[in-house]
Amino acid sequence: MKILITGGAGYIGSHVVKQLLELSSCEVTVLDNLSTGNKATINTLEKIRDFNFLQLDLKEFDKINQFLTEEKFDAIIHFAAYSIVSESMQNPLKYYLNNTVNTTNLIECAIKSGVKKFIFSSTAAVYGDVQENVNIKETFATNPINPYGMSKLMSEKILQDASKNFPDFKYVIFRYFNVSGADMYFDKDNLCPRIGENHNPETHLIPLVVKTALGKRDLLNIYGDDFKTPDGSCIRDYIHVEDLANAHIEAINYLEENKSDIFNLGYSKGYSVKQIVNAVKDVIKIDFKTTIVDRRAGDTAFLVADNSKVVSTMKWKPKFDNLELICKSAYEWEKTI
Ligand SMILES: NC(=O)c1ccc[n+]([C@@H]2O[C@H](COP(=O)([O-])OP(=O)(O)OC[C@H]3O[C@@H](n4cnc5c(N)ncnc54)[C@H](O)[C@@H]3O)[C@@H](O)[C@H]2O)c1
Ligand SMILES: O=c1ccn([C@@H]2O[C@H](COP(=O)(O)OP(=O)(O)O[C@H]3O[C@H](CO)[C@H](O)[C@H](O)[C@H]3O)[C@@H](O)[C@H]2O)c(=O)[nH]1
Repeated sequence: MKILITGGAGYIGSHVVKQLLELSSCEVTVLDNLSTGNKATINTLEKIRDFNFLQLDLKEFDKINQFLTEEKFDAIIHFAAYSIVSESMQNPLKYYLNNTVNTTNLIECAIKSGVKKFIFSSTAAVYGDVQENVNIKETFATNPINPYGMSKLMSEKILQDASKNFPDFKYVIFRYFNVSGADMYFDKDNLCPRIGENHNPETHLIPLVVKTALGKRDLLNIYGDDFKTPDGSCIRDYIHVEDLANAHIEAINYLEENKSDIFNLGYSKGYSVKQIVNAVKDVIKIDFKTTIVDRRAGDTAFLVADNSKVVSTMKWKPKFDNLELICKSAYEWEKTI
């Protein structure tokens, strides 16, 4: 099978590439413009086994069309996007152009070139503000409160419409909750992640907490402690990147026999920002400073998945549903960069 991974030099895409290289005999091609991804990640992955890497921007419509027509992929896993909520509030068109317009072109080229399976990275941000303390099901209303979430929801709709029109073109849409942790690679008994999260600037909570613990930052800002949650800080569902990546491998098999569908990817478990800070302190036994600052624009109080659909429908079994392991792997990775 020939698989194209867009955004495979990025955080999540690289973990899926790693698993495909290690667990399958698929011919893997990564397409990435390296805007937020890293060439060093590609170099690391090349040590596992050979694959093709093409540095290209999805906005190059003619080149994308020609490339897909020539290569005739069986499946596409589409990660390439911008994904910082606050940036999308300041520069919405940047998000609609990259996440929605470029995705629409990719879908069209995929269908024209005979791709049969398309796996799409969507987000819990499509749900918007939900009632607190209720785990979110895929059937809940979608009301994004930021352009990032809307850019992904629009892509979901476009993908669904395209597939209705071309029934041989099937999709899985995954709505990720908060992806975290790093490669669970062990050298003897030591956890030594080879790849992990490396954004510049970094905006995600867990890497920022471990950077602070390592003294790379002076203190950690907690964005608001006046939310309607037990300790006042926001609650999220943190899923280990290895488990999340593995669901994509399952999705390729799933689409052999099953129809297109949408699935949440989370653990159905929420932790507050303050609980994450304490978990990192407990795991790595280093104290550091935190300060409460104003809420961040676009943040919602509570985002926790109901993952019963993916668990009951796919052969997906999470292996790292453990906050300690998430924090430990993020910390071990952060020490290497
Ligand atoms: N990280 C999370 O917690 C999270 C949560 C929900 C959804 N997602 C989604 O998952 C996907 C991957 O997220 P990530 O955290 O790995 O992000 P990332 O920024 O690390 O990876 C995105 C990759 O896509 C590439 N890219 C972006 N625009 C491109 C373009 N026009 N052409 C070619 N390559 C392009 C970047 O260079 C990068 O390598 C994104 O679609 C994101 O919206 C992430
Ligand atoms: O320095 C920080 C960074 C984050 N936070 C808080 O930590 C929580 C998690 O924030 P992240 O930036 O790590 O993640 P988000 O929940 O904002 O967003 C992530 O998960 C979303 C879905 O839940 C989207 O998919 C999005 O793409 C992805 O970045 C939020 O309450 C945020 O306010 C802080 O308090 N301090």
